[in-house]
Amino acid sequence: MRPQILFPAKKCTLGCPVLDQFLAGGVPCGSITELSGESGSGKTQLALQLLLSAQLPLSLGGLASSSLYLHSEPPYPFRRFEQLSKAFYLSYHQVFDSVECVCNNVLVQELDSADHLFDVLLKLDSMLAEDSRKTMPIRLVVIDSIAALFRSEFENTPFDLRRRANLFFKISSKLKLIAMKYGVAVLVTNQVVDVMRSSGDLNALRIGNFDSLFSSGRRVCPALGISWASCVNSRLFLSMNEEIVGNVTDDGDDNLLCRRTKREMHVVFAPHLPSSSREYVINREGVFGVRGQIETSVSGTSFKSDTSKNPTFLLCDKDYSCGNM
Ligand SMILES: Nc1ncnc2c1ncn2[C@@H]1O[C@H](COP(=O)(O)OP(=O)(O)OP(=O)(O)O)[C@@H](O)[C@H]1O
Repeated sequence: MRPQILFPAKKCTLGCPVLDQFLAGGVPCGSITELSGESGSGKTQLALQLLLSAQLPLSLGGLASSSLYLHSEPPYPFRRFEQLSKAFYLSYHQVFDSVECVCNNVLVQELDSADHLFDVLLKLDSMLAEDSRKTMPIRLVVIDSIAALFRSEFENTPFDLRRRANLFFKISSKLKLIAMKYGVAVLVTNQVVDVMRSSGDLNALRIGNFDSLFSSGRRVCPALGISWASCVNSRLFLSMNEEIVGNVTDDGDDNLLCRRTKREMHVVFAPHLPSSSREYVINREGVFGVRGQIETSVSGTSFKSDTSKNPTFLLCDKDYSCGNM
């Protein structure tokens, strides 16, 4: 039997070289990537940016494709999408005819329930079979957010938890099948829940690279528990933590301390990525990684690499100075 040669999966750029380098090229095709974080951490903003970036030609790190945005929390963030589309078009006006063309390549579908999502995926499967002949087939699917679909529909009883887990597996199997069959990148956003201190809290179980995840000073973990965690191939976590960056005055008054929100993306688990973290900022043009050191941890030992020394990052001429958003 011939040895099977495995090629690295094609990736979709996030529209920022710093974040792309952090994710070894972007969001991989053929698998499910989860982006979890508390409200306001930038999940939707990053998802919208990815929907636009997928349209870029392969030579610019895109998938030369249309993308599908399935959103479960109305209203659709139309104004933000419009703002990002304009900024995207300005950056790539030599590639696209107009900002309308850019917007038209993003298909949007609202979801009512988890069952509705499954129905949409069934239709998507047959649609993609025909789609492959088109010039801009769908190669990116974003679900924003998965937790919202399961939040109200299920009680905390053993029967409902089993029913919920079955639905997770049904949905994730279909998503993986679509991802592998058509080379689609799937990004699913997820919310976080607080981890209670009681010893019986299953949410406190360690999954992936970190003993604990913290955001806004709280210990949190991605929603939907261990059964959903086993349905995704990669998990990224977005944290927001306040840090003191200096004193406005020297009189020691705590209220006069200068603070900022430090946002970081962490690799919780991913078959192709080491445990690492990267700071990012959000502005009206999108989400951008901050140049500087990437902290990578291998078998408990931390290594630091300086991205500012990499010539690739000179392409990134946006202002990455940090500040309060
Ligand atoms: N134009 C902008 N300029 C600066 N910051 C912005 C801009 N648009 C959004 N943000 C920042 O992004 C954050 C909102 O991000 P986003 O809605 O993507 O978060 P989310 O994680 O999806 O939240 P939720 O779970 O509530 O949907 C805001 O807190 C704001 O700080």
